[in-house]
Formats: sequence, C-alpha cells, structure tokens
Amino acid sequence: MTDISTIEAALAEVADGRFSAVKLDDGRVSLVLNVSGLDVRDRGQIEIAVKGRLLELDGVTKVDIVMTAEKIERRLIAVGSGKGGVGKSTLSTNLAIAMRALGRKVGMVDADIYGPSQPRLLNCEGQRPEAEGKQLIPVPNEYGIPVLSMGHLAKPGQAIAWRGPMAGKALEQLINAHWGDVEELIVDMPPGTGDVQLSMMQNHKPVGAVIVSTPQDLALMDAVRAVDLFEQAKIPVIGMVENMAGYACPHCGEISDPFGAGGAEAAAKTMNMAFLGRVPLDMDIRKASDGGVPPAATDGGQGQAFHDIAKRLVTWLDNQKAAA
Ligand SMILES: Nc1ncnc2c1ncn2[C@@H]1O[C@H](COP(=O)(O)OP(=O)(O)OP(=O)(O)O)[C@@H](O)[C@H]1O
Repeated sequence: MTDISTIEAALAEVADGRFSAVKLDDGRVSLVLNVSGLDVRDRGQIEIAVKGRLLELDGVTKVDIVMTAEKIERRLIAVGSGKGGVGKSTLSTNLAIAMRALGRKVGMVDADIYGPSQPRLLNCEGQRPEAEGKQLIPVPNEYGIPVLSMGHLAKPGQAIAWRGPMAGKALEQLINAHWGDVEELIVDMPPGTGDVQLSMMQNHKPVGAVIVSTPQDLALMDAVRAVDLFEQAKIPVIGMVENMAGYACPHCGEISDPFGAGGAEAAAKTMNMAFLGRVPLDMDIRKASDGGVPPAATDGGQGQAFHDIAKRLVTWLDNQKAAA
C-alpha cells in the first residue's frame, strides 16, 4: 500500500530537492513544491510530472500542490550614453554575454523603445514574446540571454512614434516581465537624457550605470550630460567605457585614432569615476554584431575587450552587494 515514504521516493524521481510538507489523507496527497528559479514553462512541466507520477501510485486519487518561490533580488544595470550611435547596444549585448560566461544569470531589456536593436544583436528577430496573464515572458535565444524589446512587439520595419507617456508604459511592461531566475538585468537605455530615461530610473532604481562614449569631444560632452542625469537620479555611475577607440588598418595594421584617443579615460578621471575599458574600432565587431554573432560569444580576439570590461563590472556588482 502507498505510504509517505513511497510517495517521497516517487517525488525524488521527478522533483528532487524541491518538495516538502508531504501529507497523505484518504488517497489525497498534498505537498509544497519550491519552484524558485524556474520559468513559467518549467513550473508547468514539473507540476505535470509530479501529478502524473503520484497518480500512478496505488490508492492515490488526488494531488494538491502549493507552489512557492523565493523572491529573487533582481538588480538592474543601466547602459547609457548621451548620444546615439556610440555603441551602447553593442556593448550591452556583449557585456551580457561576457557576464553569463562568468556564471551570472543575466537578462536584457532593450529600453531603446524608438530604435530597438537587441533582437538583431541577439539573433532573435521576428520572435514574439508569449505572455502569462498580463506579464510578458522574455524571448529566449542561442546566447542564453532572455531579452525583451519593442522590436519583438512591433511589426518588422514599423516605425514606433509614441509620445513619452506611452513609451514609458511600454518600457514598464518590458521591465516588469516574467524574468524567472534572472538576477542581473542589463538595461540598454535609449540615447539622450529625456523623460523616458528619468522615469525609468525613478521607478526602478538601477544599482548603477555604465556610460559609453566615443573618444571625440562632442560625444564626451554628451556623456557628461548622461553622467549628470544619473547623478540627479541618485544612480551611482559604475564607470565609463570608451568605444571605437584606435582603428587598426585591416591592410597595414597601423593604428590610427579617427575620433581621437584616451578622451573618455581622461574625462572619467576628471569626473572622478572609474574607467572600465576601451573597445577598439574594428570592422569585424560591426560585421559580427550586425550579423547577430556578438564577438563576446566567439573565440576571436574581438571579444576580449568586452570580457575584460565585464570582469570589472562584476567586481563592482559583488562589492555593491557586499556593502548593501
Ligand atoms: N567598436 C566598434 N567597432 C566597429 N563598429 C562598432 C563598434 N561599436 C559599435 N559599432 C557599430 O556602430 C553602429 C552603432 O552601434 P550601436 O547600435 O551599438 O550604438 P548605439 O549607441 O546603441 O546606437 P543607438 O543609440 O542608435 O541605438 C553599429 O553598426 C555597430 O555595429
């Protein structure tokens, strides 16, 4: 006859380490299932597996499951720039992939509502997120970085011409999605320093921000404005990244500096903030990124700069956690 130990043995087959408080009362089994870290699909699957396995047991007529999950403390990291086109999205994608390689559970919000690029960069264009109730379920991809972007909601090629409040609401939907076991959420911010950026920061308080700039003076002036915006919102600036620095001629290998050199590092120093690293201007970075193969995901040398920056970022995040 089925007793508690038979039930527990059966549970160990399908839900090892996740069940507790098992009771049997007149053919009716009740138990608590810890579904922490599982996404909606996996939760559904484990529930079906548990019910199916227990109902096979002699005399078991009904199974009641109470699911519990520990609340995951999710931290947002904003990647911002004062101006568009400086490589903020490219950096966000590659940082996410490099952080994952360091064992972090990372997700991506493409907050660039008007010009979303993460679906292309993470090679998951054309997919639509499913929803659970009112919550969106992030789109999976081959790089293991669940992502949500307006690019997944709008029709391909459709211009997104919303006013601020609507754009802000759309962004809320992306951030308040069903992020499952994601612990660190990279937010690829829209360029500039407008209302959408401000309300996102007020509502969600990212733990810190990474500022991207190219080395030329004009971009740096915009970067200073972005730093100012984060400081006004009391979001710590983790540091500055210089992108498109030093161009290696693919023919002769000579390094030239079309946008100047070292400007972002000097600016970071002046503003008393950390310099997180430099990413060279490299045709292969552009080709690979635009082709949905982020350099940080491959063995080529182009990914190294992103891995180095990710290490510094992760150290900052660990120190922040330890100090909290
Ligand atoms: N280090 C680099 N070397 C070569 N090309 C790069 C580099 N970084 C970014 N790019 C290219 O520059 C273009 C702009 O980059 P990206 O879209 O990442 O910038 P952005 O700041 O997010 O722009 P926007 O604000 O318009 O979304 C892309 O085609 C990208 O592939």
